[in-house]
Amino acid sequence: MPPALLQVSHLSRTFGTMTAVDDINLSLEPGQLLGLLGPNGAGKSTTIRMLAGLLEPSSGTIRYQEWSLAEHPTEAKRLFGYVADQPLIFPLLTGWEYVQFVGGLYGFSSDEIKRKAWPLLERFHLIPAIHRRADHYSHGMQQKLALVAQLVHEPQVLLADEPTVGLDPASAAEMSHIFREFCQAGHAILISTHLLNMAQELCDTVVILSKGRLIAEGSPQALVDNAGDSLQELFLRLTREEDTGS
Ligand SMILES: Nc1ncnc2c1ncn2[C@@H]1O[C@H](COP(=O)(O)OP(=O)(O)OP(=O)(O)O)[C@@H](O)[C@H]1O
Repeated sequence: MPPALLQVSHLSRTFGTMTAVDDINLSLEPGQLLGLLGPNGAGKSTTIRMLAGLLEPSSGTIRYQEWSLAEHPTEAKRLFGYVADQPLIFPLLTGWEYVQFVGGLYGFSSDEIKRKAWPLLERFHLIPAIHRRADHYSHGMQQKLALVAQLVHEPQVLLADEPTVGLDPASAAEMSHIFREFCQAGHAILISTHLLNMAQELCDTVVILSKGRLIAEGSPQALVDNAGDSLQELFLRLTREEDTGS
């Protein structure tokens, strides 16, 4: 069997005496769209930052296909794209220069970048602004630009931290379509979100974190069927139980 696109084993991260992520196991297969849910401070961003190689784990391993992120960072980093919750945009570049810059880092020619990026920019209605400085974009426009730039190299795995925050409803719907198409093409996506309805509709698998620990995992439908609750009720009940220790 080919290795999972992403395999996370016993991942933990402490900050001083506080454990932000506590012994998490995850895997992503081709076509899978996984939603990371959890209340504020549950450890979602810390997990994603470790998966993106921006934060070193205290323990555990992260593998992209056959490549360990710790041991073969260059090979592993070629296989994923990362969209941060605060878009990572270079302020003095125009939107188009930014997309070209990121695509160029992965070795694509200007023509290839245009062929891959332009249709996505059109779908997000970014073409009229594409030659304006990206730091003059709204938050939502920056978020869409950051996503397009990360899709140019067609990563095996896309990591996106709260990708729909700040997007208008039409853009959020378009992003969901793009995510679905990307997964249908055999890639995988891990997103964090507070939008339980969106997670229920969009994700094949959801993982609920609380206080750094994985407290539930499964398809949204299976979780709901087993619990006899809506995803929202289940989420509230499980995270409340964690808070009260019951
Ligand atoms: N650099 C850091 N130094 C110290 N503590 C940190 C650091 N980064 C995160 N934490 C702590 O780790 C815990 C998890 O934070 P994290 O940002 O991963 O949560 P989250 O689930 O993404 O929350 P939110 O939904 O509010 O974005 C929190 O208690 C946070 O204060």
